[in-house]
Amino acid sequence: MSGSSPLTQEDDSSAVINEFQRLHSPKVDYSSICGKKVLVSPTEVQFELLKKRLEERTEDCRGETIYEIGIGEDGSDNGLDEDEYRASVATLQSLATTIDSDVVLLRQRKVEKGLAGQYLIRKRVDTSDFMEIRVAVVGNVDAGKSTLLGVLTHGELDNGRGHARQRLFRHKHEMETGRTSSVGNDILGFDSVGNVVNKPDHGTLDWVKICEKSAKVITFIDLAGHERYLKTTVFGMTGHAPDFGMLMIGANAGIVGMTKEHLGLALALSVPVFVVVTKIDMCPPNVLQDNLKLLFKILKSQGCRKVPVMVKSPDDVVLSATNFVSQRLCPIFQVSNVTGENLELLKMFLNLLTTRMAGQDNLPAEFQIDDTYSVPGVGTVVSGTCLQGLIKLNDTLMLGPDALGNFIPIAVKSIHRKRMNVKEVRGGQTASFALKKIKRSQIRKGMVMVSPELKPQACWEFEGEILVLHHPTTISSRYQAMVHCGSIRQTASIINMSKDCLRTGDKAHVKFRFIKHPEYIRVGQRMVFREGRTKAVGNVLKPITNSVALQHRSKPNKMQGRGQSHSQTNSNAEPQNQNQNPNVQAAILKNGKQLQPTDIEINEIKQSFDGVLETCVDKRDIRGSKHQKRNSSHAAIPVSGLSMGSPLSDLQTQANSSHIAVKK
Ligand SMILES: Nc1nc2c(ncn2[C@@H]2O[C@H](COP(=O)(O)OP(=O)(O)OP(=O)(O)O)[C@@H](O)[C@H]2O)c(=O)[nH]1
Repeated sequence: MSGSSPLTQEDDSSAVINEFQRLHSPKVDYSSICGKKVLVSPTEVQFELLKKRLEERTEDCRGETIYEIGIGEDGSDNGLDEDEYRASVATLQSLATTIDSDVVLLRQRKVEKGLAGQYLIRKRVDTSDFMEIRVAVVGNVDAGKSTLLGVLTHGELDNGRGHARQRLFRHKHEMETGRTSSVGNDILGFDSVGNVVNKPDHGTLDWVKICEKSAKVITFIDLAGHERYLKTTVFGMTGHAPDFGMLMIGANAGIVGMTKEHLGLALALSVPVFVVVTKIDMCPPNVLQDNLKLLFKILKSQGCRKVPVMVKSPDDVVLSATNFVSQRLCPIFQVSNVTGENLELLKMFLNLLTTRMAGQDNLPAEFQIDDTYSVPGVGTVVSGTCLQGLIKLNDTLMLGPDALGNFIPIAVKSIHRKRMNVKEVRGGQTASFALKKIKRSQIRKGMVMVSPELKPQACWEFEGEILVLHHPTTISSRYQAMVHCGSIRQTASIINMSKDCLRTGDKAHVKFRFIKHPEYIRVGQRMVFREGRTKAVGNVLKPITNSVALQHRSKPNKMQGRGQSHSQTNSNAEPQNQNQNPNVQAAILKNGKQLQPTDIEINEIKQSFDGVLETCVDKRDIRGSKHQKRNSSHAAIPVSGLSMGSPLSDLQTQANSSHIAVKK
């Protein structure tokens, strides 16, 4: 029995009852179970407290935790003699059984005063739920990314000539060239004792079987290494919300091509990175050493400020996995996909990774859409990541923003996780939803589905703080580039900034405006602003939600027509918002489809379009879409989802007569 415990075996049952009641009070006092010997022979009360503590810890970490035996909570007085250690392990095992979990020894070592050990406690498999960890796989072309994933998920070694990667390619041209061009996905399941669930012959259809038998599923996001597909790779890193990044480096090629670019991207997005050096079977030792030296140098440099750790043994794996969340640690593995060397260490490490998004179930739900599908017999399906909260079957969420910045309520009719039918999805998990009464064309990547509690608002403009990583000359106002922020991928232009111009290495406070449609963004979101080799990274400081007004493009808004009666229009919209402006609406509807506004009405329109026309740097914003160009004499600019029947030239003339500078 632990000497530190104030309670003894003689305590009567009323004390036990009091203690149980205390357990249900909001704050439980765990001081009596802090000592290193508490597991040796706990009292009934201590056992209950230990059970409660273990339950809390496993719930916090989505079904698993690592327990230290022989170390007190303060960490000072450590080590147990052999008998005490054995008794402690037995107690841990019975504790785990009571909460329906398994215990696995990770690491046992001799310390100052005897033995200490780390044990993994993981909930037994629940066929309808599993912990999900997303790992983005990045690295230069031919680093062996697809091959490693093929080897890990199918359990068969590669032949060095592209055998293993064949199962991962999604397109014919990928099979032919051997180059990944899209965002690929594959899963690796671990059961409650850490064994790999995948079988060599599993195909994508067997995902359900893998998920049913797994307590933890690693989703690999296989990204393209070629510079040509950088936009897709950046989207994979931002839109798929990875928990971790796996940077792959070919041992013989070293840090070449896009390696640094991908590492920089992971750092910019605050995604913890571990490195896997492949092809060690075919690399001369001196070349490997030189490349590793350079890798260490880069990781330790001012820009990265990482602590590289070479993982060579199971102990290293446990140490690096348990300290990995710090983001500063960068474990490095050296593997061969052909001989299988060190692949077991990598699997063990993957088995110990924990999600970075746990414990946010009580927040209002937020789901970001990264893809849309039209499934025969099912209808429109959206896939994406639940960023926070809990989404259950039949919940109503607000879907949007559409081209006008509106959100419409939509019910979740079915939920799939990794093709498995489930009843709920929580923060940190990817899922797909079947949606009713909505066409695929009405939904785009970058839209969100959020809880009505959040009262979502879209914005055309936002303020952000950026750091320019590279630009050949200078960036000034009106500069346009692609903003990647979550699953948003849209060109935005700089309206103004805190400096006259920005050069490589400069930091500034910048106001952006989206070019095509409003978006839903949140304070603190990480963003990447890039165009070709120009790159800036930063944070969203403030979405400007009242600028939603009227900057819509020329495509009529399909969602508006259908969902208008339900749609929640931006409550902060400016008064001149044409949606609500009776003069403008009267002008639109006058003479049926013809626009024949009076002078007052022209002024109203002028006011409304002022912002758009003055700041518009993209000629297409004025001239309209391709469709309009083809039918330029009948081009129409939609207002609040209704098309003004006026020829564009008419509107331009009217605008000119109202002294608005129209760019042609
Ligand atoms: N000898 C040896 N060959 C390997 C190893 N890993 C991968 N390869 C080979 O390297 C080549 C390139 O591998 P891929 O997996 O296509 O590389 P990738 O990084 O996915 O390339 P992209 O998809 O274009 O970005 C293939 O022919 C593999 O068979 C390894 O550990 N040892």
